[in-house]
Amino acid sequence: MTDKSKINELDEKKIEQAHLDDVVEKIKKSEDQLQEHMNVAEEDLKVINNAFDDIHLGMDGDSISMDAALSIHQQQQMLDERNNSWQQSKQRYGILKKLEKNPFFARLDFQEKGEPREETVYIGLSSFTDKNDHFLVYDWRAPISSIYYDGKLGKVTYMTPDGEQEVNLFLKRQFLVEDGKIKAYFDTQETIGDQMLLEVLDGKSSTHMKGIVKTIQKEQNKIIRDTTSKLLFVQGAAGSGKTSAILQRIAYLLYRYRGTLTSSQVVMFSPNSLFNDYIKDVLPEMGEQNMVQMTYKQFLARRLPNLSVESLSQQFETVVDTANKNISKFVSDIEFFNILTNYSKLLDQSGMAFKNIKFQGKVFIPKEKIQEIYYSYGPQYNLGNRLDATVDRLIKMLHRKMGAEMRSNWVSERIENLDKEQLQALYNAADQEFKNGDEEKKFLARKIVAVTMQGVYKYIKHLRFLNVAGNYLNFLKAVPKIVDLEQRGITKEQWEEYTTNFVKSFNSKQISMNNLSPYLYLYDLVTGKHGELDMKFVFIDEIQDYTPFQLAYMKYKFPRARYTMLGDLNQSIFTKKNSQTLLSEAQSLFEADETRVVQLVHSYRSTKQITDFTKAILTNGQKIEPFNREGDLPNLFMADSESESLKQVMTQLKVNDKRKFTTAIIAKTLEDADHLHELLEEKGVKSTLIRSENQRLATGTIVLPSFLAKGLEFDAVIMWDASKDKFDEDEQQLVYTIASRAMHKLTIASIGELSQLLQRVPEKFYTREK
Ligand SMILES: Nc1ncnc2c1ncn2[C@@H]1O[C@H](COP(=O)(O)OP(=O)(O)OP(=O)(O)O)[C@@H](O)[C@H]1O
Repeated sequence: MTDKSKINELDEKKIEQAHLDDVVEKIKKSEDQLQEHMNVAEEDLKVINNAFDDIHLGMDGDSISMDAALSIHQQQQMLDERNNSWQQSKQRYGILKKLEKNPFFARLDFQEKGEPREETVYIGLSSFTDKNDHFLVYDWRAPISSIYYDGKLGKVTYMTPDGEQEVNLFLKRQFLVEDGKIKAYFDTQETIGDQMLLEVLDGKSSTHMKGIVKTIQKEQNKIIRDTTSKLLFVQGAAGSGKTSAILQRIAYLLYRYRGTLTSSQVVMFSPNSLFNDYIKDVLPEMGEQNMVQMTYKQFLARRLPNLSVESLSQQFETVVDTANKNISKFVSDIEFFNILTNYSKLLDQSGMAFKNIKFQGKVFIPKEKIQEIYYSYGPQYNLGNRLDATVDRLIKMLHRKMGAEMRSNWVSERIENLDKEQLQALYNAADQEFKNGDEEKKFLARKIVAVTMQGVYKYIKHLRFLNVAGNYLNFLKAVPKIVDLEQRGITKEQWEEYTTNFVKSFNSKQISMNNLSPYLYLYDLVTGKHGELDMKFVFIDEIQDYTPFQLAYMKYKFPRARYTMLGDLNQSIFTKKNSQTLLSEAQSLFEADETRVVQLVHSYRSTKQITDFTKAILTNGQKIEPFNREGDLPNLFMADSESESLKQVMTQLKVNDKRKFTTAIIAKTLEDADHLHELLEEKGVKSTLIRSENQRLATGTIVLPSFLAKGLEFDAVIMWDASKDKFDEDEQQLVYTIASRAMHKLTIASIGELSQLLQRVPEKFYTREK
């Protein structure tokens, strides 16, 4: 750089800083105004609340006058209005506080086609206008901001709600701002320059994920701003920013459809609750509310409070033999979904299973009678309204029964034995009057019968007389008659065993993941339950761990939503899929012209050395390109015994601590993690063991099992016990998932011979230490 250009740059920086200071000052003014506004609203709220109390005090006893009722209604409306306005101001205030520290991170100079003058815009976390509605900062999600992420210099286009717009872009500048001070700026030619990205990626990991607004990459921008696809399928290498991109996408959608889309109409399915906790700050930091977040299991299991569903660890540690594998494959395919859908149609004619309705321990309406009623409705009825009509009939029968019961002996006896207190409890009012004794007796009899029959009433209304498990079992038994199981590698006996196992676990109040979705799907079909029509966007992260059946079921549950599915086919640790089948199966649920597939191949999380290493683990993987960030070669510790290996791990922990790296030691199973944690404790080394997804990530060294490491990242990772035969040949993807969690340092610890899955990594990609 010549002296002259250096001086120019210094001047330029001063000018930009002066501009930034000016913007900050205006933001602060705006904050003051908002604060005043909030104070007034708070005062108003107090006044209205006091008035409320006065009205309540003015009411005599139970009665309430028309005037008072009206007044309460008006007060309530005012209260809601004020509250809303206060909430909005508070939210905006929060955003301004963030803008004040870092008002913008980019600048664009351009000329719109057909416009006489050049324009300069600044881009930040949120829009900010001055008194004259002049934009001082543009929201990163505004249409024009798109060219910051997308375009090169020169002629570029961007999408606006009215169509494509062309501009001539002269300057693209990025700022590194800290606490209101411009630390550096870069003028870039291409999309977001490497320099800025390098600065960001060199940073340390944390227990909570960070947003990436300043450095969104062109490919990621495509995902974020897609508004046309019904299915947006993103295949991305480990660390390519899939999760980051979807969180930005949610923020974008909430901005783009402000007023018609709320955060409760967006749901995200994530791999485990630990991960939910990890990402929970990203949206609020962008000034948006979090979407609905859950795991697929939570989504279903909440409907079966009395059954316990197989845990992640059980699911992960189940040994799968060939028979199990074939059955698992069969029951998780779309074909099985279709078989079940067709089977439900047969139930329209016959075969629906019911349970007896009992009263005081005796059968009151037998299941055969219910079945007769159910099938007495003609073919114009479908399963759902057939059931509704049956409920109506059963309730009528219940009413008739009530009439009969009122005259029965046990009721008369109960009335005679009522003491004063019990009587009072049954009357509507303390001084209730009756024409004569007969009327009083009738009244009491009705009350007593109603109370005792309450349970039966609920039983009917809540459809408990439907034998859901019986119906599902009948279905399982019918399967061999519907399809040729032999052709699918399943013998008659194996299927029978699968069926009996369902019954066995059901009787001990358990259900496997394989049975859970079909079980609930059948329930939905039989009860005619529609999906959640109001849900507009569904995001599914780590899609490779879902079965096609589960995807088809989700589509049924959220029929009107647009779907974004993200995953890495290299990381299928539960389904162990190794091909594109899932993608094609997911696509088969949507029209081809509504589907878009995006590939993210650059891995941003790890250094080039770590990515080269992890890439070599996969023999037949998806494309991965390392980002050019340099670091140490991964190191491999070979030990002859567990105690030696432990010592090596402790040495590495010391080195990592010195470099201020947070280390995660990842073991294959929960048992391994538990054991290692104990060993460390015995040696006086502090670490936190994460055993369940319901825990939170802690700072400092953590020890966790591989199936909980999904989606997370750490400065340093030590892979514990990567010894021979620890991992099977089909667990390549698991080993890859573990190793690819490391950002800056990867260490492999092996006892005895090294895992055959790692032996294939060329020696130039790591250093070996005894
Ligand atoms: N455009 C970007 N700018 C800055 N950082 C980025 C960008 N994209 C990704 N990153 C960083 O890369 C890391 C990995 O991102 P993320 O977790 O979103 O990837 P992923 O594809 O979901 O990974 P995995 O499938 O392995 O869980 C994160 O630290 C994220 O902040």
